[in-house]
Amino acid sequence: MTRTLTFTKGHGTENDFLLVPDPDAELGLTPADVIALCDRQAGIGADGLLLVTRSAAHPDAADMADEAEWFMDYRNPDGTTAQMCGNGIRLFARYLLETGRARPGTVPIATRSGVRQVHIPGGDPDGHPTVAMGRPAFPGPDGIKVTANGRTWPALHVDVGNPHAVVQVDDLADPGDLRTPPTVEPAGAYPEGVTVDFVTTRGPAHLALRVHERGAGETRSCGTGAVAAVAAVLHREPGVPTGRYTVDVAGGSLAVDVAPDGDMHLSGPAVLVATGTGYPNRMGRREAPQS
Ligand SMILES: N[C@@H](CCC[C@H](N)C(=O)O)C(=O)O
Repeated sequence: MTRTLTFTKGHGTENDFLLVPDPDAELGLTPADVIALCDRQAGIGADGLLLVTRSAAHPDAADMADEAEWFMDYRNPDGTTAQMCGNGIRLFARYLLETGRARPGTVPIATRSGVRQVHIPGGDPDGHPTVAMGRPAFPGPDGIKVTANGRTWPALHVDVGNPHAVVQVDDLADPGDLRTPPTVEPAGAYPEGVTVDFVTTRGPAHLALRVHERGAGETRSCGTGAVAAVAAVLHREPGVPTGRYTVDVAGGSLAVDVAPDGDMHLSGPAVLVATGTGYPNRMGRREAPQS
């Protein structure tokens, strides 16, 4: 039997996602299905898959159902789950608005790191949604090191709902080809894996970022990475001005607004580009080359 699902494809600064409506949490997508759907050659292709599920219907979100009707059930393209996604949740809000599941204004969305408030402007499909990211945490330990292509840097553990190791580099080319994943030491610092953010300074309140995402590899943008990068600057240089930071990524620019108390908001484009029907059991199959 051919299984089908409806999907919408979209992106935030070219961090691209599949949104799959699953209101009653009954699709039962396996990690293998997610890997196949996100495969760029033998599937549809994406940096992540967002199941659009009613909080009340999902065991990971039922306790948030009173606060947030919808749960972003985030899956990495390697089939694992993640707690949060700064670009994904802004796109998720755009999807809720454009499919009539939410109204313009502030929409609470449940995630595996709690309920996040996303502000989505009405009447402008190009308007930038903004997510309240709260205050980043710095859980340590000290002495984290990241190595990429033979070079090693000190890193800071920043938790923005999901885990990040932030590295300050002189030039974004310094880490080299990130198809070879960076290694992070000590090995026990991130028992569930980590996203590595390579950050350089372009001017006052202006950063640029390359990201090797946990469960995905190098991507063209990462919203939580942008917030973690700004948090690392403020942690390293207490007293630097708060206000708006611009974070350039390969796929565009994100804005991170820092309140005097350290609360952060992330804004940027979130664009829906296509809707279609997928056939998950035909995807991800690779024939051995004929000799
Ligand atoms: N692209 C994201 C982060 C997605 C989750 C990440 N791969 C993880 O495993 O934590 C963003 O925009 O924040």
